[in-house]
Amino acid sequence: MRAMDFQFSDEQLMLRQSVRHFVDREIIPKIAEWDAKGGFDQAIWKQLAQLGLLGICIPEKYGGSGMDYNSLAIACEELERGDTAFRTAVSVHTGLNSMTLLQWGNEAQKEKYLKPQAKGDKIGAFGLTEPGAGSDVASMSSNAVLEGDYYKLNGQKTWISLCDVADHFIVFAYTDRSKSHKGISAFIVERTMGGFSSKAIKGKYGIRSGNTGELFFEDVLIPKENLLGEEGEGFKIAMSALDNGRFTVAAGAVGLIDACLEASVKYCQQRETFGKKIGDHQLVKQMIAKMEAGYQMSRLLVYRVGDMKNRGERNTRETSLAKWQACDFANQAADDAVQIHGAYGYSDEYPVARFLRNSKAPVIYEGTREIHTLMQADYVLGNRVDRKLSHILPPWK
Ligand SMILES: CCCCCCCC(=O)SCCNC(=O)CCNC(=O)[C@H](O)C(C)(C)COP(=O)(O)OP(=O)(O)OC[C@H]1O[C@@H](n2cnc3c(N)ncnc32)[C@H](O)[C@@H]1OP(=O)(O)O
Repeated sequence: MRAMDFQFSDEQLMLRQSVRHFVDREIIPKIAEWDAKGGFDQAIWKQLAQLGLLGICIPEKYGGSGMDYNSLAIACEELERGDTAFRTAVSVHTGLNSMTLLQWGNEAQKEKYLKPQAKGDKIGAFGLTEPGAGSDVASMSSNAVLEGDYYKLNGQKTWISLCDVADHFIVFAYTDRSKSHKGISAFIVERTMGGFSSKAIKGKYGIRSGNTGELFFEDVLIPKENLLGEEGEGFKIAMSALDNGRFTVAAGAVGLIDACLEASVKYCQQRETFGKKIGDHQLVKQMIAKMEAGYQMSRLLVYRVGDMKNRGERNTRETSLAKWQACDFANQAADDAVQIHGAYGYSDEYPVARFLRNSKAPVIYEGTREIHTLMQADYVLGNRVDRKLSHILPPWK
């Protein structure tokens, strides 16, 4: 077995430093206000673009910064240290949309959609989940019928990040229901196409500064050239997109654990009970130690997946494990961070209540904890085997 290299390059160290600096300066001071009002300042997109974060794993010839998968993980870690909503936005724009266009789009689609969004001039998103089809992707109701040079799309999507912000969406719909999951196709749908509308969901438990909501398609006419891949390849396209999306979610969870540790250590050093700093109490130490263990283990899982991706290896199994474990560790770390802060942790005075609310979404989205548990059991039991899929994993440069 080839030894794994856990050294970050100088370029990656600089990336981490610049994203961390950006988060400390531009996100952390404003996040409580954005979280309370339910939206962040859209000018932040320009800043993310200037940092190269909107095209991080996209080759330079398509307007991206041509960095590798572990650089994407570094960016996601650092963004989620600020707030889960920012990492979610980058995950969707980059992991679910841009990288899917890179892997499955033809040259004309890359030129028209990938290039401007890698530069940050346009925003891309992803429409898979429906009111009646979450984990069970193949039970979706959306339908697209070819009529001349256009597909006529009807249906509804829900829990779509960037629903009111994105310029275009990769949307999945049946083109042939008789073929089960092999009858699903993927389309690039522009916001400006007639019959398209979106509506944000109000009253979310967490990631409140992010824009999440519903998409509606009423006889939307999609030009034939906006079919992504071939007819019937939609399910595979969605699953391969999720391999990238879940990787960014796992990396973000590492950043959330880091934020929980940072806040908890600070509080342990200032708060005293029973005549000593709370960090000197054994049960508090236990929570800190668990957070550290979760942080280190999740990081190893994430960077191992990044390494596999960089080498073009199929990584569905390892990505699912990293996503499942890192998100569970982050959820537990956030719960413990609130516990360490006691009653103060239950208010907005400290960031940990927001961390706890935010930590729940990644345990649900991009494959619930239960879906990943079942996938892992099935891999071990031999019920699920990943075939080599070389055509969908091109090098990033
Ligand atoms: C605030 C809160 C916001 C909430 C946001 C919510 C929005 C989202 O989370 S978006 C995404 C959420 N959805 C998911 O994650 C979906 C979860 N479900 C799944 O992952 C799958 O449906 C799962 C695993 C349960 C079932 O898969 P299963 O039916 O076993 O399919 P499986 O047999 O593995 O694959 C079917 C085909 O796809 C192919 N395929 C599977 N995985 C991949 C992959 N990673 N890459 C390429 N092809 C793949 C297989 O090779 C197979 O091909 P063929 O039919 O030719 O043999």
